[in-house]
Amino acid sequence: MGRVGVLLLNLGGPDKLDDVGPFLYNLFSDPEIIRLPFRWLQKPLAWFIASRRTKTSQENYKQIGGGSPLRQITEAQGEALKQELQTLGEDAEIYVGMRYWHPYTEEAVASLTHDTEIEKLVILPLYPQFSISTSGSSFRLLEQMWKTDPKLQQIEYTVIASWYKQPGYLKAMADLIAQELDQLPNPSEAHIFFSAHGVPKSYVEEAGDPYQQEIEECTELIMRTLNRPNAYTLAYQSRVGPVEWLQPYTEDAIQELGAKGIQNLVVVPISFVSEHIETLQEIDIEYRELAEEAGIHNFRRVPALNTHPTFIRALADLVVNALKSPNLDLSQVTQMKKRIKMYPQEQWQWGITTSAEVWNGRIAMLGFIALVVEMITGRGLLHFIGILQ
Ligand SMILES: C=CC1=C(C)c2cc3[nH]c(cc4nc(cc5[nH]c(cc1n2)c(C)c5CCC(=O)O)C(CCC(=O)O)=C4C)c(C)c3C=C
Ligand SMILES: [Fe+2]
Repeated sequence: MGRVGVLLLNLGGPDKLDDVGPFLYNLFSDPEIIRLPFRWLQKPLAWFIASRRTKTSQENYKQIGGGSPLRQITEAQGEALKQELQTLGEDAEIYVGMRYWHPYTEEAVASLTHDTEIEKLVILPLYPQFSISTSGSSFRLLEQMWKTDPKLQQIEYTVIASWYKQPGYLKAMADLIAQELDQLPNPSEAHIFFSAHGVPKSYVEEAGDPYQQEIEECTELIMRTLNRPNAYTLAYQSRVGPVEWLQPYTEDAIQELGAKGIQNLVVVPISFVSEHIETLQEIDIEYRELAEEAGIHNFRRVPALNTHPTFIRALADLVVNALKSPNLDLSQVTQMKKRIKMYPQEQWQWGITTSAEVWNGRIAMLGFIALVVEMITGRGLLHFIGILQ
């Protein structure tokens, strides 16, 4: 009798400071993270942005002990899930596949194809809400691997696309929030501040990413499960680069709440289930400082779920239900999740049209990037691409 495999998908993070540069290069090389009109520009631009960001990012990782805790926490979640599944009568092998650092998705898939007794695989992203830039990127990678590897094609699999409505997950989140509120002298007066990871606005408005809608619905469901009278706000953190991201930005919303006289703030990270740099450094250090400057004296942060037992049980229930339900394949999920919209630039029309505007804008952007690269490095873009020596 074959066994069940569970492939946990996650983003990955640098284990030590020397890993930061190559990790950032991997991240920015992903067309689901930086969307460019020309594929050939992806790698040189990834190298350029990663090189520029490495120092600042290393400084941030230094503040949380010199590396990301993500690998260790994800492996602990996998171990706890294996045990929970065992108590539910399911003997499963757990694999961890990270998108941008070790253990890479490719490594996880290689080891699951070696374990010939795996009869059915459940693909479970550790992101409660779907985004093109997170689960979507991992699904796309797996889809390519499945298309090209006959050995993989023999493995029956199903995908869990997103799971922010799962009652156990909502209960675990509500319990953690309640615990934090109850540390305050007047719990009902505290303002609950949901801080979701941001994405560029164009992902939602042009590419049809359901992320914002799923985040908003998730926030409402958590508040309903919490069943407390507290006021709450949803804002988006971790913006990178010059383009507009989902608003309001966390830093602006904190300042506004401070200006309104809010004294007690309970911050809830909701896009992610493990502690990582954006909870430990960005929220705990940067936003805390900002809040204090804005007059918010009681700043508390709800811990990430990590191996919270109710959460692990929720993951186990997701796996068991997926095994009982009809299989969902990777291309079905991508189609289902994206309200497929044709990019204006992919639908060429002559004249003063949106597509012409998009292309003019992109060409101007390229010219600008080339100018900035040359001003900073003293070498033209063609050197970096390898056309000029
Ligand atoms: C530039 C675009 C980025 C998008 C879009 C993005 C979306 C996104 N990311 C997470 C979760 C994580 N991000 C992490 C690190 C990280 N992400 C970006 C950029 C984008 N993320 C960068 C540049 C980095 C590196 C850190 C830094 O330099 O700021 C991580 C890893 C954290 C760790 O502990 O190492 C996670 C997790 C989500 C959920 C998301 C969209 C929904
Ligand atoms: Fe990120």
